[in-house]
Amino acid sequence: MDIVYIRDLRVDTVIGIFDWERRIRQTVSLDLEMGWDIRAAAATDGIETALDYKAVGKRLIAFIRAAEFQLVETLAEQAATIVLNEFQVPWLRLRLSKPGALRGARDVGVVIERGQRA
Ligand SMILES: Nc1nc2c(c(=O)[nH]1)N=C([C@H](O)[C@@H](O)CO)CN2
Repeated sequence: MDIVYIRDLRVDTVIGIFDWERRIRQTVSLDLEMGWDIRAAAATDGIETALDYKAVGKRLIAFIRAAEFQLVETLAEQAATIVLNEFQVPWLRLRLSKPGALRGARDVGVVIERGQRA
C-alpha cells in the first residue's frame, strides 16, 4: 500500500482538561499517513483518481477549528473517522501533537492506526 501524507498540519482549537484551557485556543499539530494506491493517479496524471491531500487537509482544518474536546484522544479518534468515512481511505496512521503541553517536552499526544492495511 502506498501512502499519501500530510505533515505538521497546525490548527488552533479549544482543547484541554483544565479550566484555563477552556478559555483559550491552543495549537495542535497533525501528522497523517493515509493508505492509497497511487498508481492510477500516476498513470493518468489526473486528480480524479488521486487522494486529494488538499481536500483532506481543508476538511480537517474546519473540523478541528470548530472542535472543543478535552482530550487529544477524542480529537484524534474523530479526525480519523472523518478521513476513513469521507475519503474512502482504507487505513491511516494519525499523530495528534500538543506542543508545549508538558514542561520539558517539545510536544505530547497520541498516535493511532485505524482501518485495514492491505
Ligand atoms: N492522555 C492524555 N493526558 C492528558 C491530556 C490528554 O488530552 N490526554 N490532557 C492534559 C491537559 O489538557 C494538558 O495537556 C494541559 O497541559 C493532561 N493529560
